[in-house]
Amino acid sequence: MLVGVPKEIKNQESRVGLTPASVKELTLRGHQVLVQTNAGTAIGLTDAMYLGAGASIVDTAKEVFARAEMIVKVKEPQAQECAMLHEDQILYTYLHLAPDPEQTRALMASGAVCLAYETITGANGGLPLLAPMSEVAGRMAIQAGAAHLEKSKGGMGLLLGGVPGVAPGHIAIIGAGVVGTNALQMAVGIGARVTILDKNIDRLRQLDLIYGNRVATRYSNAHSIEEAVFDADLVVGGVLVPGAAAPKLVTAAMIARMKPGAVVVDVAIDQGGCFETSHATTHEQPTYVVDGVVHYCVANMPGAVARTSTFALNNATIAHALALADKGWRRAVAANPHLKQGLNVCHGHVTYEAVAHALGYTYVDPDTLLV
Ligand SMILES: NC(=O)C1=CN([C@@H]2O[C@H](COP(=O)(O)OP(=O)(O)OC[C@H]3O[C@@H](n4cnc5c(N)ncnc54)[C@H](O)[C@@H]3O)[C@@H](O)[C@H]2O)C=CC1
Ligand SMILES: CC(=O)C(=O)O
Ligand SMILES: [Mg+2]
Repeated sequence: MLVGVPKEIKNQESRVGLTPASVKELTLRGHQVLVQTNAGTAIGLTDAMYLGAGASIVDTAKEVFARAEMIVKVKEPQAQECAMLHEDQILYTYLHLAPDPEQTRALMASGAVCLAYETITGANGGLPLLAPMSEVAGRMAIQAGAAHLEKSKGGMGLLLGGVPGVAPGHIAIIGAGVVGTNALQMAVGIGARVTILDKNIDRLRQLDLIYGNRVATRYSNAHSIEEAVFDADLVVGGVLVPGAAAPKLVTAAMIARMKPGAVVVDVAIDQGGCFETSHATTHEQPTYVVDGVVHYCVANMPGAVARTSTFALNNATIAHALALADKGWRRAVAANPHLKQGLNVCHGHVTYEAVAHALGYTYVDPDTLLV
């Protein structure tokens, strides 16, 4: 198969869909790979490394999109990229469609076969192609929050760990999945007081066994969220209902009653965000203030540590990339129910139920398109 890797064009995004090592896996199996020039240069993955792995380098994204049978990316395609997709071309990347009607419309219009990393399931449960970026974003959430609690960044001027004689700050983490538990690890490490909330009591039970009385676990409902949020200096939002728009668990009225200069980090922003007052921001302009509360809502947090993130992402994406290249999308998807869960848009139809529900499209069972 001819596989294409364009340079990412989202704001401050230097990750790249395939590393030279991943390219080598493909070329060793007889596939061809086209990489746009300088796709990885910003993170030290040079054109020479890609050539050494057996790729061809081309000058423009236009050429990559025109020639490749499968496009491997990181971020959801931007409007100009959607316009270059063509009928039956495979697009393998993050999509986050539920809160994004324009992108969904454009992907449907393209006729392409669009597989979303974030809805591919794993044999042991979970979302293994989302997990590595959630690990990165969860860990970053605490450092981003800590930085924005500083006076010069708009925060209340608080050191999360405190100092001898001064109490530490309070971090509330909503959602105890991959983002939440990675944020928790950093929050405990920094010396803050921590509350973590989830609806999944088994998850809270596991965390209780690990952290004991170092962390307060709370069953998540409107009451416990309110209590935690009003007392917190930093709130991290890491909830997910797979494929669906994030539930708005923290209302605008709750934000208005938070401490002045508190910070919220809405990691779930790529699914629309779990704070009612959230809207997506960029690494260039990461925050804005609502009712005295600093909002950090960067939709591609791992892009800031693009080198670490690219390697972590490739570890999780390469196996399905090889299957898609070896077998073509129909056979690869038919052979693997977990990969089938990634099919969000195919030949003009929405093939992922939560996306169809969120955006008012008729859901089409992917099995009907495999024949
Ligand atoms: N902004 C960014 O750059 C990034 C954003 N993300 C996003 O972060 C979000 C979380 O991802 P993961 O941690 O991997 O998901 P996950 O599935 O591992 O965890 C989500 C957790 O939310 C919990 N949850 C669901 N409804 C809840 C409620 N009402 N109250 C409390 N908890 C609730 C679930 O029980 C689960 O434990 C996703 O939207 C993901 O796309 C991930 C990576 C980067
Ligand atoms: C998961 C995601 O949206 C990201 O890594 O940017
Ligand atoms: Mg994102």
